[in-house]
Amino acid sequence: MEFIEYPDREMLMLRLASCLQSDLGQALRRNDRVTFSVPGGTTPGPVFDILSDVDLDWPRVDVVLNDERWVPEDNPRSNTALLRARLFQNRAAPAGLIPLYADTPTPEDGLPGLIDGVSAHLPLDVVLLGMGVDMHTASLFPGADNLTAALAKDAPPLMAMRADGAGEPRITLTAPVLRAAMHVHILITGAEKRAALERAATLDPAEAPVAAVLADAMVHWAE
Ligand SMILES: O=C1O[C@H](COP(=O)(O)O)[C@@H](O)[C@H](O)[C@H]1O
Repeated sequence: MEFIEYPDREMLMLRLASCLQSDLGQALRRNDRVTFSVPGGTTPGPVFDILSDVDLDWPRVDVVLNDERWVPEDNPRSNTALLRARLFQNRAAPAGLIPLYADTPTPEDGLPGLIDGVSAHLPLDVVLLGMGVDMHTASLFPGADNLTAALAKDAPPLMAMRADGAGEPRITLTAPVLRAAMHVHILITGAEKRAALERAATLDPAEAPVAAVLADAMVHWAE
């Protein structure tokens, strides 16, 4: 794991966007299309704003969330809605969206179709992850019902997940798919998340799921 500390959040978002642009550009030089996986939640909005205006061949970039809450896009907790509002704008408007939500009552009902969609775009080229103070990343939550299966080497690319503290049911990319990416970045802010990450690095992924993706990750942090 490489840990990069920035003087403030503005610098963090600018430098991270530049790293992602460089990784995506490198992948675009090698492949016809590239797959970029991004987090939802409250932290990544500013880096999406910057990225949406960087010079990249966006029509050749397919974006997939790390995870989605099982809510429709008109729900304020929809990660897909965040993507549409903050990333699929400006120069990035023509990027492709690989959906992680279907209008079905449960994630299990929608899963087969979503797995087909994601599988066609693997391996992921560039992954940006977030992390909660409980050390979850994507929707790999401590104590989640399907956590053991989602951490296994032979996990399917996507799984449904339910956990105390997760709110609604979720769908998530699994640990082997995230780890197989060419570039893995983790974006965290604040002292509490830094302490949680340092603790996670000493724990097993069964207790601290973010530990499953730390080995080759570049962690970007500012207070
Ligand atoms: O629920 C989620 O939480 C994590 C962390 O979110 P944040 O609000 O603390 O930034 C996020 O990475 C994940 O994609 C999201 O679904």
